[in-house]
Amino acid sequence: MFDYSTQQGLYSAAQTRALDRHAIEKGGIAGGILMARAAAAAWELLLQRWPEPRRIQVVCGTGNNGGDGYLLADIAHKRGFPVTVWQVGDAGRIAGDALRAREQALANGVVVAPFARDCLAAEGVLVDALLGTGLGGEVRPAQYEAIVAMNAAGLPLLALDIPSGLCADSGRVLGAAVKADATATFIVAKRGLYTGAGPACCGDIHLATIGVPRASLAANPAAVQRLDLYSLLAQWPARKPDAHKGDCGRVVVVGGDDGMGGAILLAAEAALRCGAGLVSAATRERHVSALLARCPEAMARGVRGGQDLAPMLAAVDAIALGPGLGQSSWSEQLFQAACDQAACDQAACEAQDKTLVVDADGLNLLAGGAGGVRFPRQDWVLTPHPGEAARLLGTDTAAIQADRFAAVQALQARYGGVVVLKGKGSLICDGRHLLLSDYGNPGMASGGMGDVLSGVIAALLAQGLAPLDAAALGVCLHGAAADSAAGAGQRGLLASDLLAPMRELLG
Ligand SMILES: NC(=O)C1=CN([C@@H]2O[C@H](COP(=O)(O)OP(=O)(O)OC[C@H]3O[C@@H](n4cnc5c(N)ncnc54)[C@H](O)[C@@H]3O)[C@@H](O)[C@H]2O)[C@@H](O)CC1
Ligand SMILES: [K+]
Repeated sequence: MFDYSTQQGLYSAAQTRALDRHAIEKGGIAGGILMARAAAAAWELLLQRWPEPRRIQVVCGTGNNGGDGYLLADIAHKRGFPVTVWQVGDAGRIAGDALRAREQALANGVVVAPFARDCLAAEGVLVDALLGTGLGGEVRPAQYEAIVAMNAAGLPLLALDIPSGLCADSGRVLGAAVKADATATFIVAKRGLYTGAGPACCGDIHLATIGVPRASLAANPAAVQRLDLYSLLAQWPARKPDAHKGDCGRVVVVGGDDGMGGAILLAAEAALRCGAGLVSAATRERHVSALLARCPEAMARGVRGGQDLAPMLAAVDAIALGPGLGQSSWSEQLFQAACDQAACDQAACEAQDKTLVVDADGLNLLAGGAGGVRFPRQDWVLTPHPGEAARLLGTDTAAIQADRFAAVQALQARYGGVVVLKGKGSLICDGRHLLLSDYGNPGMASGGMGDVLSGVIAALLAQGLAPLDAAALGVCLHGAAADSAAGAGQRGLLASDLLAPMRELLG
């Protein structure tokens, strides 16, 4: 198993509060000092990003996020920049460090005025210090209005800690959220910044740890790890010099019903390009010659049903089940044969050397109860996109996207094994680990991407990686290859464009 403890931790709002408390009570750093450091770090980022702002407008709320904003305004004012603070909500409710920050800014001559409709001037840089990790529930009308006004202003926008209106825990928009160009986040990275609507709201994310003691971090370990492809690759030993193809694993890809021959070809080619020793494709007879013409390294067989498939699965390490599988009776037979074969070979299952990767129509068949396949089971990796995840949980896509962390955990609890919830900020869960990959880009919104991912994960399993590691590395590799391929443009990116960069990344 890879060691995930070295990956960047992502935190919930409650964990962040616990960390703050620890740093203040045990670390002896006053809350006001943390606030001053947060403001200084954000100011530095603002100047790096927009070196000559003609004006700075800071929209402040009544909590400590607003306090950060007041101190940033104070720094900007001292440096001689024209600054206005627009106060949203009743200033009489401001207390503690935030109140001291406001009083300091006022005492130093910062202009502070109540936020009003159309108050924002159309110049300079806007700073969002309205709501941070203290946001609870859907934003109230006054804050909603301020968020809409900030987004409509058309100005460069820097969010402090988290774009206002974004849920720090889930990455869900709570009614309305600021769409920032950059976000300066403090102390630790919050998990909601990296999945769901988070990435679209944050712009570039900059973490300022503001000197929180290591002991505070150690006392509050993160429950989510953000994956770094290169550190995972560094943990995967190189091939031994005398390796032969039998050492590199056997993959069977199963699918390609009528009209979907390309899906099974992509899965087979991806498995080969990611290092599987031998790859067979079990598909409709009529797809065999096209598949072999494009990819002679694969062994393609026409299968009429489950009885033809079972012998192909006897001596394999990983089965990718679902690319273009369809939902016909042929599809159901193949689905059941693959699930039965993987499960009946108990010794192989226990040794974790025969694992199913279930995707696409494999997931739809599973959701529909095809073949009476029983679960939970540990010998599979399920790779749903949000729509498939909704079918598997009997809910709708909006409910999945509202809390992707909860969704992936619910899927894993119900179906077992390793679950990959695809989409921006892909999540990977085996019941013990919760991992996030934020590689990838909107160019990946095109047919065949999922088929490639199935082949990639199957290839990594076949080469001996544990299911969680194969899923984690596979998802990162797939997204990073798409980022590399999108250098030529996101629109028109093809799934097959990922094959060459994946191979380069694997080295
Ligand atoms: N020592 C600390 O605790 C530090 C806190 N920091 C900042 O403090 C923030 C957290 O501060 P707080 O806990 O005071 O919380 P926030 O300032 O994020 O939010 C609390 C405010 O939001 C309002 N609010 C809550 N839910 C709302 C809703 N649904 N609609 C409208 N308004 C709502 C509350 O009435 C309150 O005024 C962090 O995000 C960070 O920016 C930083 O200064 C670093 C140090
Ligand atoms: K904010």
